Amino acid sequence: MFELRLLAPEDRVEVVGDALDALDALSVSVEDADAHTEAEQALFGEPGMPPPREGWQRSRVVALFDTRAKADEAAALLQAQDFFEGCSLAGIAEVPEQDWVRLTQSQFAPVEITESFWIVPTWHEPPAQAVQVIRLDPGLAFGTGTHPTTRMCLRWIATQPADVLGSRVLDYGCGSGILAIGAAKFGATEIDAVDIDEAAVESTRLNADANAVELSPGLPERAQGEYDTVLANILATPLKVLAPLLCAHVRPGGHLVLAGILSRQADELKEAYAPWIALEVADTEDGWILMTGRRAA
Ligand SMILES: C[S@@+](CC[C@H](N)C(=O)[O-])C[C@H]1O[C@@H](n2cnc3c(N)ncnc32)[C@H](O)[C@@H]1O
Repeated sequence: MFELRLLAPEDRVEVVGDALDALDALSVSVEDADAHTEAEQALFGEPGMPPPREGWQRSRVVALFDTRAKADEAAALLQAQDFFEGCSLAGIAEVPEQDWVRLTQSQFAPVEITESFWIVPTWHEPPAQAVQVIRLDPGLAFGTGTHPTTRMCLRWIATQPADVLGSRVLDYGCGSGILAIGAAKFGATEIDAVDIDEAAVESTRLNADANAVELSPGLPERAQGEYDTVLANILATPLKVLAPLLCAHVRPGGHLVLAGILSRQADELKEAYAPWIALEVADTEDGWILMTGRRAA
């Protein structure tokens, strides 16, 4: 394989990408050419908010070709086009052969939640000290245990007395289903796991089967009635909008566990939930916090 590398300003990326597709590139990837420099500009916004810009000011475009001749030809043809003005050729290089499966797998090691509770990909053996294990491979849905927000929720689940987690649990925004599976491993027996993303619902179903636990995955309408514990690892903005709905699902005396919140957002979350549940910061990791609260009995 051969990589053709180009630099393109924001307004040329699309046309250059389309041209590379038309020139038989096997793949085209676009990255921020200023990443990890002073000139880097964040492009993401919270859900429901527009991104600050449509694209990076300078992009690194990398196209993969199966022969050197095709990469050379594509470079020559692109450089002859009017739309290439402002773009530049950064080089053509052979891509060394890699065992991509092994490389990807090597990036996902077992994740420790507590000394005896681990998330373990299927290509690893569980560590000797693991008493409880969730088997989970990276897939289409968020939640492999590598993110601090997921880890804090799981740590909360694993360290509560059984009567706190309870038997009826709702995982709202279930992604891979990892929190729902964790709840099942720690004694919950009636678990609804819901998400707005159909792929997450399917992923939860498959991961529940792989872990031999029973869950009811579905779209948000599946959440019905009151639960002993409601878990929601989303982001601050949707969590604020969802406050009345999530609190209504917590039974009197039950617990609410929220993640996806940055430390500086603690006060806004407390305020949004104050009419129903008094939230406190229960855990913190890498600038993220876990907020929990109990509905009055
Ligand atoms: C950060 S992931 C959390 C996944 C998993 N629960 C975990 O802890 O790792 C957030 C999930 O919430 C879902 N989500 C976002 N907004 C939602 C909403 N309003 N209602 C239900 N699910 C939502 C997303 O599709 C995504 O799968």
